[in-house]
Amino acid sequence: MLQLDNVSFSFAGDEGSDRSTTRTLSDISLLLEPDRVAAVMGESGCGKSTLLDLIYGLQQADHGTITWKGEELLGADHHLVPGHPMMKYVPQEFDLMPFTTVAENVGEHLSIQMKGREDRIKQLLEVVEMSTYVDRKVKTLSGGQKQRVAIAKALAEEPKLLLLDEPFSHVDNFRKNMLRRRLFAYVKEQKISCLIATHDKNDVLSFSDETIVMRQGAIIDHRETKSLYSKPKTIYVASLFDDVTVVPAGIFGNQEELLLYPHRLQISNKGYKSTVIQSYFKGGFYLIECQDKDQVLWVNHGSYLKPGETVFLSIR
Ligand SMILES: Nc1ncnc2c1ncn2[C@@H]1O[C@H](COP(=O)(O)OP(=O)(O)OP(=O)(O)O)[C@@H](O)[C@H]1O
Repeated sequence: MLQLDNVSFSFAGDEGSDRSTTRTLSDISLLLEPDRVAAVMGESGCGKSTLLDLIYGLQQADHGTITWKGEELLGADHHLVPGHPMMKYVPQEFDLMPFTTVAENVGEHLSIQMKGREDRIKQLLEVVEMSTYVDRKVKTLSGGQKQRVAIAKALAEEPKLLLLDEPFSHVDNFRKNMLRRRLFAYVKEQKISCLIATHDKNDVLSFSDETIVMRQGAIIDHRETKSLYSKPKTIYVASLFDDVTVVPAGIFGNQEELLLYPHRLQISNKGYKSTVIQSYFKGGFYLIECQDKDQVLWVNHGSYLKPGETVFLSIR
């Protein structure tokens, strides 16, 4: 179990010695139960990577404690080499040895005498779909391929806690879905706890048991993913997943303000009258932007609608 208690952190000011007055992370407390996958979401600059850096020991907290199964994980002031044997981190700028092969990178920390070493490397390269590149020098790989090697390398030593920072940001869409399915299946099978900083709702909705939302260095919500997605408390949280219509009380006979994703509204023969502003092709449907005075509404619809057209909206 990973536990953070009242952790705060500020980067040192430009002058060097004094800590800046603005906190990068303030009063972070969280609990991650064993074998759980938790996503950390939030706008750019809210502190997601810094949080992972702190947990891994790349930075030193100003206040608070970080523990794993009750044992304190000490920060950067206490060791030269960050990390802990049970924990692996794949940061955004992953660290590989460019002039050695994919297999050598994945097996870098595995003992040469280890029984089944080759099989282990092979198995991990299958998880990240890099088996055919086993003997390729890392410097000849694309960014997405390197990212997959970095993930395999992190898994090699059987971590109990895996920290991933935007793990699929360099991977093309074609592979991303398969890679996500394989990686999270492996993580669950091996009972690895996982904390993943991401902007991508696809990492969150299908694969994260729980979601932590950060804003300006603080955690503003932390719940089971399904609950957080379907009952967002603020427009900030809802907007991390999709376009969102803020529906004031009364518009659809609702007693209080509602936050609705586009799939919750429909175009019908009667309802709230508004005008089409724009239709955006989304593949299997169109996202229609509608407006009535100051009220903007987002609705999914099966076909293109012309700007200026009058439509009536109701809740599905
Ligand atoms: N080395 C540093 N020195 C000073 N400030 C930093 C440093 N690294 C990050 N910051 C600042 O700390 C804040 C948090 O940065 P962080 O990288 O943790 O955000 P993030 O949520 O991971 O962003 P993104 O989603 O864009 O990766 C930002 O305001 C950033 O500018």
